[in-house]
Amino acid sequence: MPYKGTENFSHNQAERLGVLVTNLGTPDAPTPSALRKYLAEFLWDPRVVEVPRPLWWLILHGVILRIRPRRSAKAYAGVWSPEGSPLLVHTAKQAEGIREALQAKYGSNVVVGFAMRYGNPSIPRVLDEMQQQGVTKLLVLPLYPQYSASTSASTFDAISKDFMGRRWLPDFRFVSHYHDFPAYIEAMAQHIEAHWAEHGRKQKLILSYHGIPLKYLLNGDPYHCECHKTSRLLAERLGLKKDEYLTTFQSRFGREEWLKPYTDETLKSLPATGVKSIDVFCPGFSSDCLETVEEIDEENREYFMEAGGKEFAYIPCLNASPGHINALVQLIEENIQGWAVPTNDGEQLEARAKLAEARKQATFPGRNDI
Ligand SMILES: C=CC1=C(C)c2cc3[nH]c(cc4nc(cc5[nH]c(cc1n2)c(C)c5CCC(=O)O)C(CCC(=O)O)=C4C)c(C)c3C=C
Ligand SMILES: [Fe+2]
Ligand SMILES: [Fe+2]
Repeated sequence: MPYKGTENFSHNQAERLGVLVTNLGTPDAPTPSALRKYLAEFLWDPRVVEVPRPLWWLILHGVILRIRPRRSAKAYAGVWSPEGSPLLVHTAKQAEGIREALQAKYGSNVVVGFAMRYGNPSIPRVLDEMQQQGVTKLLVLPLYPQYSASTSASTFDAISKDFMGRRWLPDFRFVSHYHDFPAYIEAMAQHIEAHWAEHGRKQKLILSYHGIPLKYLLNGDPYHCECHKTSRLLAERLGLKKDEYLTTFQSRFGREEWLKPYTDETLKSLPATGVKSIDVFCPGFSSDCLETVEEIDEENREYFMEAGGKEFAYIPCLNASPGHINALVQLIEENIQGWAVPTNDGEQLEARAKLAEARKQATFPGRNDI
């Protein structure tokens, strides 16, 4: 098998440091056919659904992909904006914010791109673009603060699968989690305080995270512990007592047991215990998406109000807010320590060009610019 190379490489070209931010991915359009394509890729990932492949193929193609795309397309249509899916729009803005901040500090030899684990822009496509731009040092930052095999490790799989087909690998670093990174906790705390200053504080703060099957926790996935640690650090920073906040898990998929307490069941039961007003925030989602806008702010709001709740305030995700960008930039800087950003300034490039010219007569075919 021929490996993907860098045939047009020249020793005169700028060497760059690349930062690739990734997120889960989203369908290309809120239509059943786009949903079928997206879900077929997503739900076939063995990191996401750990069921023996032949059995899962039958269930996925025989049942799920016949029913779910239509239902999910309706839900996506309800959150779709003129610019596209919220997850894609926020992730693009985050990458832009990070790029601006890093280039202002380190110059144009820092390249910042974003890619999606499923769907577009795909990881292989963006890695190709980065290699063409001369990226020789690469930091990958999946925007999943809490590690889970179903998300962080799955992203690592996609990167390694791409690397397996590449001839020239970059120096490589990977941020597998940042659930307790001080700047991330601080960004969330300030964001929640700003919300309280404007809208007032409710009786309880619900911190709702995407769930995973309970079986994954029992098999050693640290996700559950990292969610609880994020909640504890955030609550400590906000000065909340133990009974002033709750950690819950949302977005169940399939029939097996998932991490508990479930967000929907909790919200349905809270009013009967005297908790009639709540703030809800989702620390594990770096961007608002279907799971927050539709599932939390619409569906779960309804459950709570129908059960006798009086006030439900949804606090948006950090998205591309300056506080979030600042925290992510700090996280990136912590992870590129020791990697000098190449300074291919005019003088250096000129010197290299002269050197290349002088060596043009070298006998080695092809690359005479060493
Ligand atoms: C933030 C972390 C996430 C974890 C952990 C996670 C695990 C996980 N998810 C599914 C199944 C689905 N998730 C879906 C949407 C979705 N999931 C996350 C994040 C995590 N998932 C996000 C950000 C989104 C929203 C994407 C968007 O386009 O807005 C969906 C698709 C939605 C639908 O069709 O209803 C499914 C399905 C599993 C099985 C799982 C762990 C095993
Ligand atoms: Fe999910
Ligand atoms: Fe735990």
